This record gives sequence, C-alpha cells and structure tokens, in this order.
Amino acid sequence: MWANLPRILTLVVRGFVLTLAVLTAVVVIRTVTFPSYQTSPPECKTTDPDFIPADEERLARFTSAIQFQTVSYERGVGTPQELAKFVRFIQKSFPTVHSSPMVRRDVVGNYSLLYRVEGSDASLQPYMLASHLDVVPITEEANWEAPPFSGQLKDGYIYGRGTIDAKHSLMGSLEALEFLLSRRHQPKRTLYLAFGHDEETGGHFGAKVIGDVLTQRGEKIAFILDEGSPVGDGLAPGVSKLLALVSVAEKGFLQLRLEVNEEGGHASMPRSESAIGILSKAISKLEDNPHPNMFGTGPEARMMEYVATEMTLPYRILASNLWLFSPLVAWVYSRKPQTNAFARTTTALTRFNAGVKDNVISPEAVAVIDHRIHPMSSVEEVMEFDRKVINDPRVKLNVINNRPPSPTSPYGKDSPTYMMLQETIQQIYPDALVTPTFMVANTDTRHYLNLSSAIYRFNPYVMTPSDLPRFHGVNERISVQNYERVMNFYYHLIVNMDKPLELKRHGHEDEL
Ligand SMILES: CCCCCCCC/C=C\CCCCCCCC(=O)N[C@@H](Cc1c[nH]c2ccccc12)C(=O)O
Ligand SMILES: [Zn+2]
Ligand SMILES: [Zn+2]
Repeated sequence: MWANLPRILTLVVRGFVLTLAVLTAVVVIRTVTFPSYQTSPPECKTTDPDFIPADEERLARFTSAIQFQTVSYERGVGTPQELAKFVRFIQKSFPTVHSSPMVRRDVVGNYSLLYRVEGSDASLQPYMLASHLDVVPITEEANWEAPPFSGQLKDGYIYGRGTIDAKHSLMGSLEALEFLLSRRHQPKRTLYLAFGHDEETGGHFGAKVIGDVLTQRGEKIAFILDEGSPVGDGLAPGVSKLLALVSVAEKGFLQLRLEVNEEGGHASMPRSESAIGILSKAISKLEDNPHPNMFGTGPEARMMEYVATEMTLPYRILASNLWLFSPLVAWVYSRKPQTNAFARTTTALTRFNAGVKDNVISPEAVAVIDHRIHPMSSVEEVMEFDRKVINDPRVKLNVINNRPPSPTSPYGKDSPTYMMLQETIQQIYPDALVTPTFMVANTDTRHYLNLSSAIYRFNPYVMTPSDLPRFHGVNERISVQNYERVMNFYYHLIVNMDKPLELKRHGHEDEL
C-alpha cells in the first residue's frame, strides 16, 4: 500500500490537472463563442427633423406639473384637491389631445385618467402606455438643494418630487401625443394612456379601477409599457456601456405585521423578557438570515447572457460560463443593495413601534417587514422561511398585503413587441446595450395582468449609482437632457407602433 502511494498521488494530481485543463478549455471556448444578443441600432436617430426639443415652453409645463403636491400617504389617504387641480392643469396644457375627435378621455375612480386614441386600423390590437399622477411624501426637506415641489431648474437639472417617479413619463407621453396630433398624425393602432392616481399606495383606487374598466370593455392589449428600470450607467458590474434594462417581469411582495403581546407593567419590576425584546430578537434573526441567494435561476440569468459578450474581461468569462461560475456571480451581486435585489427575496424592516412612556413596560410591540419576492420563489415559501428563522410562537405573523411574482413577458427575437421596444430604445440611445431583466420594486402593472401577456417596465432615462437614492429620497431630479430623451422615446414609440409587428415563426408571419 505505502509502496504504491507515490503512484496514487501522481494519478490524483494528473486527474486534477486534466480536469482543470478540460474545464479551462470549455470556459475559454464558451467565452470566445458565446452568442451576442445585441443588434445594431436602426437607421433613424434622434436627429430626425421631427425631434421634440426640451424648449422653454415644454420645460415650463414640466416644472408646473412638479408643483402640484399630489402626495399619496396611505391606502385611501391622498391629496384629492391637488389631484383635481393637476387633472385640470393637464387638460389645459395639452389642448390638441383634449379637443381631438380621435381622443376619448375618461376620468376613472375620481382622479385617474384613461385616454383612448382611436387608431385608423381597427383590426390591430391596442397598446397602452402607463404612468401615475401621485408622488411619495417628502423626507428631510432641509436637505433638498431646491424646494421639493418647486420644479426648479438648476445646473441643467429639474428638481422636485415626481421628476423621475413618475411625472416625467406622464408629461413626456402627453407631450409626444400632443406633438403628433398637432401634426395631424392619426395612429394606425389604437393607443391607451393610463395614469393611476394612487400607485404609491398600491393602486387600489386608480389602476385597479382602470384595469376593471378595460376588462369590462373586453379589451385585450397588445402590449403595456409602465414605469420601470432605467438605462443604467455604471449600474451593472462589468458593463461599461449604457445598459437599457427592460423589465419583463416583476418581483412579488409580502408585507408582514409582526406582533408580540406580553404582560406589561411597572418598569421597576421587569420580567426577563419583554414584548420589545422578543420582537427585537425576531427582527434581528430575520436580518441575520437573508433569504437564499437565487441568482441564476430566474430572468436575471438572461440579463447576464444578453450582456456577456460586451462585458469587461473577467466578467465576460464569468457571464459566459454561468454553468460554472453562477455561485461566484451570485456572491458578487449580493454585495451591493441594488444588485442584491436581483439575487434574492429581500427583507426590509420598514416600521417598528412599541411603548408609550419611559417607565411603562409596553405590553405590545409591532414591526412591519416588506419582502420583495424573487421571481423563482413564492409568497408561501417566504412565509415558511420567516417562521422557521424566527422560531418563536410568541411572534405572530399577520399578512398585510401580498402578491406573487409576475409572469414573465416574451422577450428576444421571437417577440415582436420586445424587439420594437429595443429598436425604439436604440433610436434614443444608439450605443446602449438592451437587456431583459426584472423589476425589483412593484408597479401598477399588477392590476393589468389579465389585459396583456406582454407587459414591460422601463424608464427611458439614464441613471448612475448615485442617482438611485433619489428614488423616494432627497433631491429627486431629472436632467433636461434626460427629460428630452423621455419625450422623444414616447414619440418614436408611438410612430414605431404604426409599423407592422410581425412574428416570424417557421416561415409564417402573423400580425398581432
Ligand atoms: C444589474 C443591474 C443593476 C441595476 C440596478 C438598479 C436598477 C433599479 C433601478 C431603479 C429602481 C427604481 C424603482 C422605481 C420604482 C417605482 C415604483 C414604486 O415606487 N413602486 C412602489 C409601489 C408600491 C406602493 N405601495 C406598495 C405596496 C406594496 C407593494 C408595492 C407598493 C414600490 O414598489 O414600493
Ligand atoms: Zn412610480
Ligand atoms: Zn414610487
């Protein structure tokens, strides 16, 4: 046995070296031959004579839109007077849209707006552009560089709540429609514009009702585009070009109220455990035990494939060989909040309340957890995981609100709507890569799921990592250049939707 040891060791080492050599060869071959999913941009650029300039008049309209304080606070608690004023302002600001015989406008659920622009070809399925009228409340007002409802123009940026979420797309799509209609353009395909008034609190009285109205009309929609992920500049690891992130799916959510009820009493005679202490331990366990990293199992894996050939070298090797490096990429993604959101179901502790007086032991402690559920997981799985982690029957878990992850919309060369969207993005951003991904937050589209199987979430503006905290945060702003891109994106999209959407399958051509 001992005499054979050198021979055995040699064989083991040889086996190891051989395996390594084969793996390296496969990795190199796959990296070099990995297919490119990117297509060259179409001819038409934004240098067209029809380009919509962000001139003084349009910027003034956008500034005014920001000045309406259309804040949503809680479900059913908003700012009805501001909404009503904003709706009147919209009507006054886009006279051609509001006087055209081609346009029908319905006010739905008191303040939400549903426009139907009649296309000349009734055989084509309509499509829908969505946004919302409301905004989230202001935080840390003192830290804003310009007053949050001023719409002030400063150093090439328009500041204010709603500039990126989402009055840019509401005003931008209306500007594009006004521009087209005032040039006597009648679209071939019927177009809906849907603007909910309470998206920021779940859309229960706005988008939900719009969805019901369209369902009652028996409407089927060819595709829906709502707010969503942006054109990233430096957002994705290993990608140096601009990356247009088109969300073809959306995470689910589960909002839980955690409650502990124990005996209260005089602070001079505490028991060994209190409601506050028990709940704190539960919360702390949830934060210490994140949900499993699922990177590579859902649409995020496609995102890596779509950009693999364009990545800087170490990342190119990783992305072309997810069969081997998926765990390593999963780890890289888990390191930053904005990429971690793509890797797993996230756990955010959003409320923590207990106690009424310094010398009274609180009999009750309450916390709220906001989970965003990875597309490959489920509400039940998340609930089960939390129960196991907390492992304490004294902590009651009550569901406030939940939704499973959305279905995935078609994408890639087999999907004419996705390709049309990609082409439109490339008209505005000729050098950008375009990739399918999923939305880490939620949108009004959850109320439109039965209207269309092709639902996309995309914001046609550029965002850098330092811009991300401006979402729902301080100093929300949009550059004039980005607002101009937004208007022109919608303009090109409306024009492109008049071209036939052909589905090329096995030599047949079907029209949607
Ligand atoms: C590898 C690529 C990295 C890319 C990084 C980052 C991309 C992400 C960029 C932007 C994300 C922007 C998110 C915009 C979200 C706008 C929508 C929104 O705010 N939705 C609310 C909706 C909501 C309101 N009330 C409830 C209740 C329950 C669920 C949802 C909501 C939200 O999601 O909270
Ligand atoms: Zn929004
Ligand atoms: Zn928002």
